[in-house]
Amino acid sequence: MEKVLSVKNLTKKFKRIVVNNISFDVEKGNVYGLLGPNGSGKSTTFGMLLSTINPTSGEWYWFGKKGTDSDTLKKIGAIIEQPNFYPYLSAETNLKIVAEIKGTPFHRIDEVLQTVGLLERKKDTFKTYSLGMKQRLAIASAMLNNPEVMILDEPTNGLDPEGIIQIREIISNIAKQGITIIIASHLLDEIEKICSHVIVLKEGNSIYCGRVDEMTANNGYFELKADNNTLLLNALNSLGWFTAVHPEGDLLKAQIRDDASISASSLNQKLAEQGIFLSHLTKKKMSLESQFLELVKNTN
Ligand SMILES: Nc1ncnc2c1ncn2[C@@H]1O[C@H](COP(=O)(O)OP(=O)(O)OP(=O)(O)O)[C@@H](O)[C@H]1O
Repeated sequence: MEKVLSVKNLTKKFKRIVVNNISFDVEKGNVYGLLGPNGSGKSTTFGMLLSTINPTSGEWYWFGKKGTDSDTLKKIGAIIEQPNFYPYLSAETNLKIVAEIKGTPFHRIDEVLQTVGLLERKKDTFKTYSLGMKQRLAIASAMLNNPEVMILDEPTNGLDPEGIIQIREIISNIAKQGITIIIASHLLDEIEKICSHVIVLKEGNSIYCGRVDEMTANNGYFELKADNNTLLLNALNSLGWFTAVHPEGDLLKAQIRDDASISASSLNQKLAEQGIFLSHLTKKKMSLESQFLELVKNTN
């Protein structure tokens, strides 16, 4: 796989260290999530990779070339701040201004407006746009010069559910064109829905870096209920298939061991053989959110 970005031991210290020795690689054509709570260092990391913030130490390579020079910046479409366009000019005219600055031919304007679903509204002034439309116009603007990589800092911040879904669909369509995307977000659910890979930051430290599906590839857990939950609890513990069994409301939750592969029907049969008949049985997987909370907890 071709590497688009390689980050090695990147550190930033303001008064205190806010990005601490993080390393990760970004491979072409994937969608990466930089996931972390507010203040975990996501924007600072982007700032360093885009050369707007000086690193304290460490290095990075875009397309195999050290640092971020002006040629490299031409290959990156970034949205770091709130969209900023001329309010009384149309979307089309605003993009013409950007195209002039970037030296991009005007025929790209309709193409990028089509990608973000704003072609029909291109004659409308920016000030009449909803927040979601403004954000979509910013994405269009960042796409004007055919970037190989897009960097998006919290692209759905402040949007309503419909706006969030639209941005998600646009991001996934852009990714299908082979453009590598790196998104910063504190929304775990968003990362799970959009990204193939995730880098989890906590207080400036990278605590997980890898595929989202590998992060979620735990064996999951069962929720169960019987007339006598005490008997059920003892039976589950004696099976040795679970790392933990504990009550949650009137249900029991049994966390399946990593090396065990148990179907709901085989568990049901095993318990029935012991005279325990279930009134409730479901097999579930932990969401990325629970995994993330586990990771954050484990590093304390
Ligand atoms: N110029 C600066 N001077 C001093 N401290 C800063 C500066 N910029 C950022 N910080 C601090 O660095 C830490 C990381 O901030 P950063 O904006 O990178 O986090 P973030 O993960 O992007 O959070 P958010 O989602 O809230 O933007 C924060 O504690 C922030 O206050």
